[in-house]
Amino acid sequence: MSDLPINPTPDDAVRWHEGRLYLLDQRLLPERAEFVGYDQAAEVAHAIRTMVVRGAPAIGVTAAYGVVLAGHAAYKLAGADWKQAIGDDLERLAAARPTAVNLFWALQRMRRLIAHLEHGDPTEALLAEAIRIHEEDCAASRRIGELGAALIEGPTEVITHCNAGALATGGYGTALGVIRSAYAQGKIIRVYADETRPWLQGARLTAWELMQDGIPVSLQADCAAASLMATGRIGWVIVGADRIAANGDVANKIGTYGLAILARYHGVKVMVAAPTSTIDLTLASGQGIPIEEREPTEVLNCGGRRVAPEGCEVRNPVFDVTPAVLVDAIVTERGVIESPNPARLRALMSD
Ligand SMILES: CSC[C@@H](O)[C@@H](O)C(=O)COP(=O)(O)O
Repeated sequence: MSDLPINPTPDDAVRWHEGRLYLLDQRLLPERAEFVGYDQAAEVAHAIRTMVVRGAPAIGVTAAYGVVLAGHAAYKLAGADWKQAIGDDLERLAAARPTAVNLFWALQRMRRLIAHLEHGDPTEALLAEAIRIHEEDCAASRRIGELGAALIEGPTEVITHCNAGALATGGYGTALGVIRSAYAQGKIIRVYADETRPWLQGARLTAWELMQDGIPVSLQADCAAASLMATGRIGWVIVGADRIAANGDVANKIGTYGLAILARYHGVKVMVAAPTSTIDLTLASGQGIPIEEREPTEVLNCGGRRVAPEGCEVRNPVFDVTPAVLVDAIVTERGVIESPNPARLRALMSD
C-alpha cells in the first residue's frame, strides 16, 4: 500500500504527488490496484524493467519523472555540478527496456532541457517538462481516439492485442482510446481482447480496463483470432505500437504480426494507434528495431505454475515487427496515414 490519497483507476497509472512518483503496480492487476511510491531514478528504472509500469508511452512519461528524481538527487549531492552527477541515472533509465522508442524520446527531451539549464536546483524546471510530456501524451491519446473512431464505419466488432489503454499511456489510451471513442459513438459493439501470452497483458489489463468502462469485452486465447475473423464479424484489428520505423513497419507486442497476416487473409483492416513519439525516423525499416527478449520463466510458467518440462529451452521475444504493407492505417495525434510509406511518414512528421 502507498500513501497516495486517491483510488487507483486506469487513468492514474502514473502519478506525481508531493515530490514522489507513484506507479500503479500493473503486476498486481486485476487482483489488487495498488500504488508504489518512488524517490530514486534507479528504482524507477527497475520498475520499468520489471513491468510495474509498461506500455510505450507510459514508459516514456515514467522515465521523464525519473529524470526529475535524478536531477533532485544530483543537485543534493553535487550542487552546481549536478549535470555531471546526473549522468549515471540517465543511463540507467535508458537501459531499462530497449524496444519502446518513447523511452528514448522522453529522455532526449529531458536532456535537451538539461543542456539549457543553469547550475542552480533543476528540480522545478525538470518537473514542469515531465508534466508537459505527461499532459501532451494524454491529449495525444484523446485526439488519436477521435481520429481513429472516424475511420470506423460500424457497428462492428474488433480485436485488440496486448494492452494499449490508459494503463499503457499518460491516460485514455491509444488503441483503447480509439475503442473508447468509437464505442461512445455506437460504432463498436464488442471487443475481443487477445489474452497475449506470455505476460497476459490482455487478460490482466485490457479486460480489466474495458470492464471498468462498461465496454463489452470477450477475452480469447491468442490462437482463437483466426476462427473469429472467419465468421465475418470483425471489422478491425486495433493495436498500439512500441516503435514505428520510417517506412511504416510497426514493432508491437509479440503476436501482432501474426494477427495482421490473419487480418489481411480475412479482409479485416488493421489500425495502429500511436502518438508521434513512437515514430523513429532514424530507422529506415523495422529490421533495425531492437527486439527485447525476456526471461524464459515467462514462457515456462503460466499463472505462477511451471507448465513445461525441466530443462526445456525457450525463445521469448516479446515484440515482433509487422511490415507496413499489412497496416491499413497509422493513427497519430497529428493525423492519419493510410497505407503507410516513407513519404507519408516524413510528411506527417515535418508538418
Ligand atoms: C499504448 S501501448 C503500445 C504498446 O506499448 C503495447 O501494445 C505493447 O506492446 C506493450 O508491451 P509491454 O511489454 O507490455 O510494455
